[in-house]
Amino acid sequence: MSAAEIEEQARLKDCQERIGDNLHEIGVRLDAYARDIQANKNHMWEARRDMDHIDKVALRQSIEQTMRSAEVLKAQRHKLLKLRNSPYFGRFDFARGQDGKSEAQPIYVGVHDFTDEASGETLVYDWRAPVCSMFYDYEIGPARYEAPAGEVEGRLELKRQFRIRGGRMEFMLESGVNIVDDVLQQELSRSSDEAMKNIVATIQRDQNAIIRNAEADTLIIQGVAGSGKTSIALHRIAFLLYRFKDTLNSKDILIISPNRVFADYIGNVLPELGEEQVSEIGMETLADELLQGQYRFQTFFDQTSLLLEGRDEALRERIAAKGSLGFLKQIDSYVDYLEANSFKAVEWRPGVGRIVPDWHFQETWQKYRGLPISERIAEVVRTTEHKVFLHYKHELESRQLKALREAVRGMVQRKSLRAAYKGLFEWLGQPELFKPAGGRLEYSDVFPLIYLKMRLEGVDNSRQEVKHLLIDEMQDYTPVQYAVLGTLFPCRKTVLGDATQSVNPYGGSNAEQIQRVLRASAPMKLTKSYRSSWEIMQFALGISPNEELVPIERHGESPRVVRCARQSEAVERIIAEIEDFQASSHRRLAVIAKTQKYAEKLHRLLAEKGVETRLLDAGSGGFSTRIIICTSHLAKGLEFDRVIVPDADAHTYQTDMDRNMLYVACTRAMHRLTVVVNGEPSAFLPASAMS
Ligand SMILES: Nc1ncnc2c1ncn2[C@@H]1O[C@H](COP(=O)(O)OP(=O)(O)OP(=O)(O)O)[C@@H](O)[C@H]1O
Repeated sequence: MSAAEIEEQARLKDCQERIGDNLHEIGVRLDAYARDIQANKNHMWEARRDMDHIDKVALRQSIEQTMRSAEVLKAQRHKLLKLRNSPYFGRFDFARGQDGKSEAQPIYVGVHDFTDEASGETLVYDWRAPVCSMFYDYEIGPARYEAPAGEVEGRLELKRQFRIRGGRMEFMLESGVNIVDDVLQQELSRSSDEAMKNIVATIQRDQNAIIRNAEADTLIIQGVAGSGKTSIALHRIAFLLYRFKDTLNSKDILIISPNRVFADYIGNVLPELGEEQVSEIGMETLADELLQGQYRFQTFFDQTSLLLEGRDEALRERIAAKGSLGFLKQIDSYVDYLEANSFKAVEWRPGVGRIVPDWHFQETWQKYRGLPISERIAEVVRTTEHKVFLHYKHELESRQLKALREAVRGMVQRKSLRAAYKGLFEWLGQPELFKPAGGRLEYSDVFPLIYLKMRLEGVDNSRQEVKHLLIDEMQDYTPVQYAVLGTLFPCRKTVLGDATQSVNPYGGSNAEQIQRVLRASAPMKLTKSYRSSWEIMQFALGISPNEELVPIERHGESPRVVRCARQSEAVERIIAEIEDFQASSHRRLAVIAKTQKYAEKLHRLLAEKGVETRLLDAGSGGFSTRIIICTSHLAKGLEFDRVIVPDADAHTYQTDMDRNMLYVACTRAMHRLTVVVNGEPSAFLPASAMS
């Protein structure tokens, strides 16, 4: 063991002993609280007849106060128990001052901070503390960080990394030049987990800049597949909760997530980082809330399935027309048109010699623009009643009020929301763009309808309290959806995605469009891809080239393209691959098909051969099985040790949207990718892999 290792082992032991002492102290205090609570309860029971109401309330409050204090201590104990297993993962020694001549102070970085109660000494710093940004940003040499009181300059004298698990130091690395590379390589070589993990020990410099950006009102992260966008966005939430702890808590944050499988997958990261889980909601649920359950509509999953399973040109055109930035402007112009024609004011006479002029009605109507019609009418009636009283000193009788209400209603020219929405397409001269089927709206109509409702009537928004909104898979939402989200959530936002993984290519948004609608600053880019091995990423780049993407240099097996002449042969090859997986140390395998129909068929065919797999569909809410079958759409955002693409033939993968799906499927694989082709291979498969 080197001198440095001996020193660090001793430091670890000391730290753990002090954590142990603090845990003991907490235990003693918790016992005292428990005795206190029990004694007060006993007293309350025994003296219940002699106590008056005020005494009882005071005693109850005292018990509640003690219980709250005990809860705080329990949370601290939970934190310390975690820390005892793994107190920190890094150390750097920082000498303040430009000359770097002051004595360097060691800073140990962990998931939580730990200050020893007895000595008051901070033995571990929370990774989110301002000083710890240097751990991610610098190697040995000049360094600086932004402290609350201003910038601090100095020098990093030493930097070490540790892996401490179950209280034992598994390794220690002296990092000289290479920023956390060895540890990162090890992390990325691991087997996939059921849930997304925290990456605090190996956050990279460009990622750190995004996580710690506290200034941006709306931050757009545009990152290639596997670049850590989702991880980084969640770490950013943890950072903001720490940085703004007095004004922001977990209940103030909302995640718009693409589906429940994904929500379940990411659900662990914040609790791992010591924060409470935050709420999430899907776009369909939000739409249903905003439309108060009054409309039936197709889901996004249905829309994607229709696009992938059929070749309905008219459907694509309808989606494309409603997915453009121009459409948002068209709705705005239509609202102006409706407004201009929504009210035909006429004068009204509340008795002989009294006149309320038409312009009063016109002005008042304009003033209450944006309210639901019934409220707007009520406001005009109320204002008119007041005006009559002021002008003529005349209080309207209930008979007159009724007549006034009728008169105002008669002036309103407005149609129902449904009729107004249908009228939009007639006004545009394109009635064919509105095509509800069986009383169900198409998905592409849902948010334009909501936007129209917002503009004409306003919507009930029970989510005004949200202080930070996180939107993942940003490329799949239309400009109209962003306009709705922007109005509903006038708070800070983190928006992230990747254009090459769109499942809504006819109606999605790129970063520039989102930037315009949400008035955000330029997107921050992540171009390094961490998930897949270098070989898998080269294969994926052959499907969808991207000059910006830099694959991590982690090598593994080359992806295999298995060519078959018949369906039965393809099934046999898939079974062989599944058996190979079962005999391996890998934990999770996904068979990722293009369409739900084919995923279902394959699931059946495998079951007939006695191979158990779990089929995911739009209603799935997570999974813990080792082998799953799903579509690319559902696999988005997830990762697996091994992926089998079972249907990579020319007939299945033809369009640009198909290309995106194939790219998404392949980039889910961390270590091994097998592509099965039955018949003619898809032209998207890289030529080099076909030889
Ligand atoms: N700095 C890092 N240290 C360790 N692992 C990392 C780092 N950055 C990313 N990863 C890993 O890379 C994988 C991909 O991360 P994540 O899912 O957040 O990426 P993404 O950009 O959202 O991917 P996609 O868009 O393809 O779904 C995860 O396993 C994540 O833990």
